[in-house]
Amino acid sequence: MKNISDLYSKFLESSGICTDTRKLKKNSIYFALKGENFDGNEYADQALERGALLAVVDDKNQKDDSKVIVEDVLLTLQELANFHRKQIDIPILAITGSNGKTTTKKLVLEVLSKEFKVKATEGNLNNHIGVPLTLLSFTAELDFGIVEMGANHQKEIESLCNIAEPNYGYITNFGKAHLEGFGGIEGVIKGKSELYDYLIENDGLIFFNRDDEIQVEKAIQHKNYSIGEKSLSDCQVVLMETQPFVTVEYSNLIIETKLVGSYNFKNVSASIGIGRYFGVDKENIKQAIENFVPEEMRSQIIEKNGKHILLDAYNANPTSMKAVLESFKQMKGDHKTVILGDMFEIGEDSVKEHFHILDTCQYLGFENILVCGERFHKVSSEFENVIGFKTTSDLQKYIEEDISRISSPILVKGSRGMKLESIMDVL
Ligand SMILES: CC(=O)N[C@H]1[C@@H](OP(=O)(O)OP(=O)(O)OC[C@H]2O[C@@H](n3ccc(=O)[nH]c3=O)[C@H](O)[C@@H]2O)O[C@H](CO)[C@@H](O)[C@@H]1O[C@H](C)C(=O)N[C@@H](C)C(=O)N[C@H](CCC(=O)N[C@@H](CCC[C@@H](N)C(=O)O)C(=O)O)C(=O)O
Ligand SMILES: Nc1ncnc2c1ncn2[C@@H]1O[C@H](COP(=O)(O)OP(=O)(O)OP(=O)(O)O)[C@@H](O)[C@H]1O
Ligand SMILES: C[C@@H](N)C(=O)N[C@H](C)C(=O)O
Repeated sequence: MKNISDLYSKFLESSGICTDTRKLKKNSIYFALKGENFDGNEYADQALERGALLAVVDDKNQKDDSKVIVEDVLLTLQELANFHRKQIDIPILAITGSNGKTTTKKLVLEVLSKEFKVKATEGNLNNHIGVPLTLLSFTAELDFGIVEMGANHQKEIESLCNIAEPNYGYITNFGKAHLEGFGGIEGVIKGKSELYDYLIENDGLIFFNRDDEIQVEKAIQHKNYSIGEKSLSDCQVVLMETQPFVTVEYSNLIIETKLVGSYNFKNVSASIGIGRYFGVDKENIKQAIENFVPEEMRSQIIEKNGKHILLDAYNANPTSMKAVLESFKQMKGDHKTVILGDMFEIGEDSVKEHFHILDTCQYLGFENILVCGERFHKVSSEFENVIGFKTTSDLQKYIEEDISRISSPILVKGSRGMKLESIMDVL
């Protein structure tokens, strides 16, 4: 096979892409990626035995008619994805930002799907491997493709844009997430704005939040469509209520969501604005948003043993922690319990940021605060009403000993690595 177009011909004959022999679909093309534990090259034979059409490897010693030897398997996957993107030539909307990418993507998908054929990134497949896989799952029959883009360092969004070549883009926010790799909040703004840079250079359209001054400054001079509470916005959406769920008003239409937290207002507004820009009927937008229920530990409301739990344990960083604490404060209930786990990838300000979160808990007047993880544990002793544990399982044991220590409603939030959802077993 000489070049990417030859490989592409094979892709068109195949049943899709596979990167894991344990989940191999017959007639797919196996890409032998390298991971932390294994070298995918070692599974190429197994892939072919199990019915793969072809294996793409970068181990030069593997000579076989059913194998394509390339310089770098990952790079080839990305090149194939970009080649495919060019062939299908559908409008692509990219969504990035520090918080709310997945929620916004899902809302936009629901809204656009009311009137168009749309596909979006599945789950959280948003990185240098996930974005190519997402693109390769799109077809020319689609009216739109939605690509979520995640990053934890500079130039990553630029690289994902070069692969996906989006025509439209939306940045949810610039927040204090992945500070370690981005080099502080200025680094986050620069890194996420690589999406704007791409759109500006390629005559794309920027959807932006009219209430965010940084976004206004960066987008206003370019091809754009603005969304926000301000009357100047191309699409004006007003926050009416946050209790128990976010309710908004758009063009005399009241939309009652099943989402908690005022932070979700922005995510909902974006889906309304993007829907309206593409001409989706207002009633259809309302229906799509009102039917959307959050899942996978992203601000889920769960009732268990008579307790009301706000399970927000999918991830955490200073911006989303603060936003959720403020929303939890607004929730009904006199004896709330706050259960927090460490925030990862914060970098040099980690101690300060963990301290600041506990300080915010004091300021908001929470009395029953339990925290776990090395970082929170270190600063917990400086606060009278905070009990700190080194690990999630230590905290779990403490709760198990006497469940009456936990009054409802309960907030549970921490970084993915803390696996705070396991606390649910003892609540
Ligand atoms: C390469 C790969 O697919 N890795 C996945 C694998 O991880 P691991 O390192 O353990 O790989 P292995 O060493 O086990 O195996 C190597 C390859 O061999 C295959 N293989 C192995 C055994 C076998 O019997 N047969 C085989 O074929 C194997 O399938 C490998 O291909 O397994 C992990 C657990 O399931 C996966 O987590 C891992 O996936 C990696 C991390 C990945 O990047 N997956 C993408 C598809 C993806 O999009 N994943 C997202 C995570 C996105 C994310 O975190 N985004 C961040 C921002 C992005 C930061 C970016 N710089 C980054 O670092 O990613 C965000 O904040 O949103 C997801 O899964 O949710
Ligand atoms: N607009 C927002 N502003 C601040 N925090 C938010 C916002 N939207 C969601 N969050 C918080 O972020 C959590 C994760 O939401 P979501 O998965 O949509 O974000 P994400 O950016 O896709 O994260 P990841 O990249 O890790 O998948 C939510 O449970 C909530 O706590
Ligand atoms: C889950 C992953 N995409 C992420 O957001 N990680 C941060 C550091 C977290 O787990 O909170």
